[in-house]
Amino acid sequence: MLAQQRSLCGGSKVPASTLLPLARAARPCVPAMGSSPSPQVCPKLNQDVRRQLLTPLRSSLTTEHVTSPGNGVAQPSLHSFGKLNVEDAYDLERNDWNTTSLSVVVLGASGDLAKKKIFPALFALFYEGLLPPEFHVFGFARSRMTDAEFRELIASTLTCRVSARERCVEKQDDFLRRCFYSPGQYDEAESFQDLNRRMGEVEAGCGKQRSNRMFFLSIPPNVFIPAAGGAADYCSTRTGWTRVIVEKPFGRDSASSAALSRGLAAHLREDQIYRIDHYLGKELIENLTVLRFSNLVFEPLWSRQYIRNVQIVFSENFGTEGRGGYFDQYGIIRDVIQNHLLQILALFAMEPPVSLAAEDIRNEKVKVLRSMRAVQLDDTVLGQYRSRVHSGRTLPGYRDDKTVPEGSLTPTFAACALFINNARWDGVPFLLKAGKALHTRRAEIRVQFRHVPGNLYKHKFGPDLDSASNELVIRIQPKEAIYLKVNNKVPGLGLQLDTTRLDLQYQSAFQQSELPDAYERLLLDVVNGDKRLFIRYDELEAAWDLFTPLLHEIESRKLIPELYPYGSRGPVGAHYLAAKYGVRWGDIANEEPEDV
Ligand SMILES: NC(=O)C1=CN([C@@H]2O[C@H](COP(=O)(O)OP(=O)(O)OC[C@H]3O[C@@H](n4cnc5c(N)ncnc54)[C@H](OP(=O)(O)O)[C@@H]3O)[C@@H](O)[C@H]2O)C=CC1
Ligand SMILES: O=C1O[C@H](COP(=O)(O)O)[C@@H](O)[C@H](O)[C@H]1O
Repeated sequence: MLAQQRSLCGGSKVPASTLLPLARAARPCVPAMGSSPSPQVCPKLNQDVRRQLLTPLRSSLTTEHVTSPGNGVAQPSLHSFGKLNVEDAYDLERNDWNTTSLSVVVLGASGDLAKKKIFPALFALFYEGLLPPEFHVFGFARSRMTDAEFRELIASTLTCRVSARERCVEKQDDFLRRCFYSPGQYDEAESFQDLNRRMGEVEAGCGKQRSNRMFFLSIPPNVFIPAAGGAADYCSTRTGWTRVIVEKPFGRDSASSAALSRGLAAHLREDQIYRIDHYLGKELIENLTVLRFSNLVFEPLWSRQYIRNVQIVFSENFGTEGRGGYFDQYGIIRDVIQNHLLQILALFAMEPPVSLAAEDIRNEKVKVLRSMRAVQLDDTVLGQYRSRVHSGRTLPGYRDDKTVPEGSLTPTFAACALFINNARWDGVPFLLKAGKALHTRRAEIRVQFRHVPGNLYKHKFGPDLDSASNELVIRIQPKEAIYLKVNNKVPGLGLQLDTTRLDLQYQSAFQQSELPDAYERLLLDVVNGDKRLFIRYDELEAAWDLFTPLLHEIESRKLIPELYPYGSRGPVGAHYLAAKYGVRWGDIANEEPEDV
């Protein structure tokens, strides 16, 4: 087996007899798991070991290391190495792929997310040459599978993102050869010891002195903590960094989220935890700060002085099909609004950060969240889709889903108005709306500007000046675009005005038939230790504080959601909510063809 693995790994061969003393020397003092690092008590590594094992290079330190460790967030990852001198710990955090291998472990490897997103994203990164030469994937789940079966499972999920890519099949074969499977229970020490052994064998076969390990918890929330514990306690690398990606849901409310955070903190330090929100990895969201902070025409307008309201809208033209069991325990507020849409809001509304460093950005986002008042029930509309016959086809209602409990009151649609109580946004409604089984699949940010004071052409617009005000639309998906609605003279004699678009359509402007998937960007960020697009524990806490009272009220009062037909635009109540704040939803105009 080892010989076969060696032949898989192209790098230089360092025998295990060389690696063991290095690893031992690199662990001069072993702390209790989860204990905080105290660099002063540890001697620096022996210089010979340093030379062989570590290459000092301060310039590649990630931002988390240069911020003060006093805030409990920005400590270097000493966990897997024991109590090290800070300098040594910094070295171990770097990626030097000449000396280091990378192992990505997918816990829940048999599941939907792994197949749909994680394996294809890893392959895309591998295809583009963005992963190190010594890179391996380990699947872990309860299902029993051989390596060969696991490779078959992965093969069925892989595509070449852009058709007819060069040497795609060859690359797929190369990728599959790097995949290994280790079955086990999420709460069983021996299972993780087996996994660790397997990883050790494969890594040793690569001939690299060090190994970095990245775990993706792609499992249901009831096993998050035991699985994180198993991974951290039994599978942490001793010669590099160990990072753990956690998928939502991060709890159901403030208390359960805090319990989850405590559970994770018992095994991992905050800087090892990457809480993923895949909306932050979408191209247009990544571009949001570029658009605002590097264009003079936008940044000065980004306040209550010029912006009347902001709308963040998510709609899907399909129901919970198959995911009703999960969805019913959470509902649309927890599934989409409290995380994806609120994250977009925070990024949109934050003050300019000191720099683009992760902690600077996250500091500003958390300030926005903490400046908001908790969402009020009066400012919320709930809906649930019902069945509808469309073109002779019966589209099932939410409660027709076999996995949904009978008589469920879980909302599949919600709209709410939020306010940021700071100088920049005082009084500006931020309207968030999300729904399943609506008329279209779309996610966008709409910024409606105030009307022009003393507009010389006022008489051309009729009494509703707001309807002729500028609107900036950032379409996150599909057909990514940024367009600004402006008033313009219709060409010709006479003076007729019309609203038209300054239009940036990504597909035509950038001639890329497909953009990288959010998971590609985010996985690569984890490899690079970049936490800009991941949720910090205090952001999460602030996000739950905003929604927990509302969620408890909805549930304790057993509020009945307004029914809306599958494929419609959602409950009428959403329009009353907007009207309460003098707003009209921007997405009601038929700007794009409907696509039910
Ligand atoms: N699927 C999606 O589109 C999205 C998922 N997520 C989140 O990602 C995580 C994974 O999602 P997804 O892949 O859909 O989940 P799955 O329900 O497909 O579960 C993943 C794997 O976990 C194991 N598993 C399932 N149920 C249990 C259980 N009750 N106890 C122990 N193990 C179980 C199964 O593997 P085995 O039985 O082999 O151990 C399964 O293959 C979840 O936290 C989910 O909320 C987030 C965003 C989108
Ligand atoms: O997190 C989730 O997101 C998906 C929508 O993601 P997208 O990238 O396809 O827009 C949503 O369907 C799911 O309910 C939710 O859990």
